[in-house]
Amino acid sequence: MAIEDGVRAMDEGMTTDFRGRMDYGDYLALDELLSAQHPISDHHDEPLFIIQHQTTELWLKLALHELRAVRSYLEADDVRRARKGLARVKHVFHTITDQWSVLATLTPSEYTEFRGVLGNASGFQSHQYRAVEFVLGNKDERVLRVFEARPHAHDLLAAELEAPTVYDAFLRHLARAGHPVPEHVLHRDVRRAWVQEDALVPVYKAIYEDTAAHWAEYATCEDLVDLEDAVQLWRFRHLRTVQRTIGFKPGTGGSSGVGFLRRALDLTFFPELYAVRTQIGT
Ligand code: HEM
Ligand SMILES: N[C@@H](CC(=O)c1ccccc1NC=O)C(=O)O
Repeated sequence: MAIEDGVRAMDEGMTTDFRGRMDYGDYLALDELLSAQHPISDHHDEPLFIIQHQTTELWLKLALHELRAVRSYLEADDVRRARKGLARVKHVFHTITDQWSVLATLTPSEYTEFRGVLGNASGFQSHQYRAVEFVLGNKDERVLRVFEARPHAHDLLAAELEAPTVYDAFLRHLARAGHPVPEHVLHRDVRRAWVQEDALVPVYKAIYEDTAAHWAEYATCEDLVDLEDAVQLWRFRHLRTVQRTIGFKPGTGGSSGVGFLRRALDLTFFPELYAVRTQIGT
């Protein structure tokens, strides 16, 4: 009988003696992880606020790890592994986007009861979020100032500022595969934010108009669009959650709040991959 007195039977071989043996908690450093929540107020909802941020930061850590791998795979012309990584990061973003619904249960009245303890802390100071933006092409040297008091975060971002983006790596891969990517694009200053290169639109048009001949490139382009879409959806849910929680108050980080976040929705990582859509079939 599988259930006896309402209790599931244990299987004979199950390990129960963990003296001198690694268990679940050891492997996952659970003592550390679960003792890293330090509410400052005694408000019931502060643990929600902390855990929502910490879980997002964990997923961002994975996203960054995977995006760096995607860049290396593209540098090695290993498109299959690059595509797998892009898909994984897309799903990470879908997960952290869905997760906004948990924080959306925090009402404005509840949040104002402990917002004061946050001081000037703000998600704007998330170095992992900024690193993800950098690796996708939204570079901005000025934001490094925010991290001067945090050498580790500062160094990580400074290194990412100097590195080619995933898009740079993709374009170099396209050039090696024989696509006519202009030289100046391949040798651009990678420290700068990406700005639309109209000369790339015909390169993509050729790929999109003969998908059979360029299937791997075509599918990778679509993976990039999927990823941009997923990041935009995260930004949008953040904006909507902020709006329903603090309305149009300025942010703790000193910005105008919703207005500042709305400007992020106009940022695009891969503008030519959208521009080409207007040209297809014309
Ligand atoms: C009620 C919850 C939240 C509110 C009211 C809020 C509010 C804001 C505001 C107003 C800003 C603009 C900067 C500032 O002046 O502070 C901002 C930026 C930011 N927040 Fe939040 N936020 C919330 C939750 C979160 C969560 C859960 C995360 C996840 C890590 C997050 C990540 C970020 C990031 C990465 C930025 C920088 C965005 C950019 O540079 O475009 N926020 N937030
Ligand atoms: N910027 C938020 C505060 C906030 O959300 C926050 C504060 C401390 C640590 C992370 C935060 N999350 C995102 O901005 C606000 O203005 O209420």
